[in-house]
Amino acid sequence: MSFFKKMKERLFKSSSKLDEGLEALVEEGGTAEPEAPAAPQPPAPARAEAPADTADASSGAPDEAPAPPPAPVSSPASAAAPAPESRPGFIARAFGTKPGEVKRVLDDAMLESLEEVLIQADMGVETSIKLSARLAEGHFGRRVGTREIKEALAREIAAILTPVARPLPIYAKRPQVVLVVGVNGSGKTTTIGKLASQLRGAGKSVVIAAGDTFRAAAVEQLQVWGSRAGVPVMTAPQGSDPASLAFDAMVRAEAEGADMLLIDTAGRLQNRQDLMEELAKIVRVIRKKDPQAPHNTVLVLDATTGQNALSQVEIFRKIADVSGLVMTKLDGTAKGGVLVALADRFGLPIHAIGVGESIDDLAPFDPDEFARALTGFGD
Ligand SMILES: Nc1nc2c(ncn2[C@@H]2O[C@H](COP(=O)(O)OP(=O)(O)OP(=O)(O)O)[C@@H](O)[C@H]2O)c(=O)[nH]1
Repeated sequence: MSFFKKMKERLFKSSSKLDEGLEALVEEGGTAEPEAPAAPQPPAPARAEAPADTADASSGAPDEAPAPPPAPVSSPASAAAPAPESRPGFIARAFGTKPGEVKRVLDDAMLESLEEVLIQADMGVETSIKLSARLAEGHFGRRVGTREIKEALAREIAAILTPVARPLPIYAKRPQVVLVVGVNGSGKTTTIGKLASQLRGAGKSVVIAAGDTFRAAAVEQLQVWGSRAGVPVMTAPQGSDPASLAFDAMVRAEAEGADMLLIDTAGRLQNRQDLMEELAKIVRVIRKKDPQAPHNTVLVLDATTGQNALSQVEIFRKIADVSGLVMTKLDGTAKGGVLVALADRFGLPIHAIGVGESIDDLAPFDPDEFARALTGFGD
C-alpha cells in the first residue's frame, strides 16, 4: 500500500466526526431530489404495447426510496410530473444531480449548524465562522448536497492550509541547529527520531542532543530512536543544565562537521513559568555560540489536545521564537481540524505531520490531501 494511501486511510478514519457531521447536516433539513424534467425524447414508435425493457435499469427505474416530500417552491422539477420512463434531464446530469439525492437549501439555519459542526471538529470559532461565510458565497439560497458541501469545504480548507505547508527548510549553514520544543508527551522525541531518519536518508550527517536532562527514561528513549535512525545521541548527566548541554552539543556538532544538530528538550506545560524561563535560557545560550541559531525552532503539537494547541503556540512562540510546527497523532484523533485553526490564526509553517508510532510515520504536509481526508470528500 502506498504511503499516501496509508495516511489517507488513517486520516479518513480519524476524521469521521466531521464527515458524519456534514452528512447529518444535509440529511436533517434536506429532501430527496425529485426526478428532473425529461430530456427531449425521440418520437415513440407507433406501437400500442409497452416497449421492451431495454433501457439502462439504473437510469430509468423509479427510485427505491420512499416518495420524496413535496418539493420546495423554488424547485423547477415540481412543474410537471415526469414520464415514468424518462432519463434525468440534461441540466441535472450536467450538474451531477441524481434523482433521490438528498439536498438542502443553504440558508441561515444551515449555516449556523455548519458552524457548529466545524467547531465540534475543532476548527475554532473564528475559523468556523470564516469557512461558513466562504461557503455561503456562491451557494447561499441554493439546494446543496453532501458531496457539494464536502467538496467546497475541502477547497476552502486547502486554501487556508496551502500557504503554511512548507517542509523544514535546509540551510547551507553547518551545523544547522533545530531546537524541538513542546508540552509533555506531545511527541518530540518520536518526531526527532523520525526526522533524523529522514535527514540521514537524504544524505545529511546528523547529531541528536538529549536536552531532557531530568528524566533518565527520556534519554534512554532518545538513544533507542538514535540507534534506529543510525544517528549519534549526545547526553549529559541527569539533573545537569540543559542549556549547557545544548552549548556543548553545538561545539561537538561543529567539530565533527555535522550538517544538522537536533536538540530535544524536556516537555513543559506552557503555563509553567519556571520551565518556560528555562527554555528561554536554552535559546539565549545557543545564541552565544551562534547568534543565528537555533535556525529552526520546531513546536511539536499533539492533535488530540484540540484547542489547547492554540494557547501552546501563542506562548511557545513568545518564549522560544517558534519557526514551524509538526502535528503528531493525527492517526488517532477526530480533532485534526485544529490544524486549520492554527494555520488560519498564526500562519506558521507546518513542516510535517505524525501519523503513527513507527520511524516512517512522519508525512510531508499535503494541504489538499489533508483537506480531503478531513472532510471525507472523495471517500
Ligand atoms: N499514534 C501516534 N503516536 C505518536 C505519534 N507521535 C508520538 N506518538 C506517541 O506519543 C507518545 C509520546 O511521545 P514522545 O515522543 O515520548 O513525546 P515527548 O514529547 O518526547 O514526551 P516528553 O519527553 O515526556 O515530553 C509515545 O507513546 C509515542 O509513541 C504519532 O504521530 N501517532
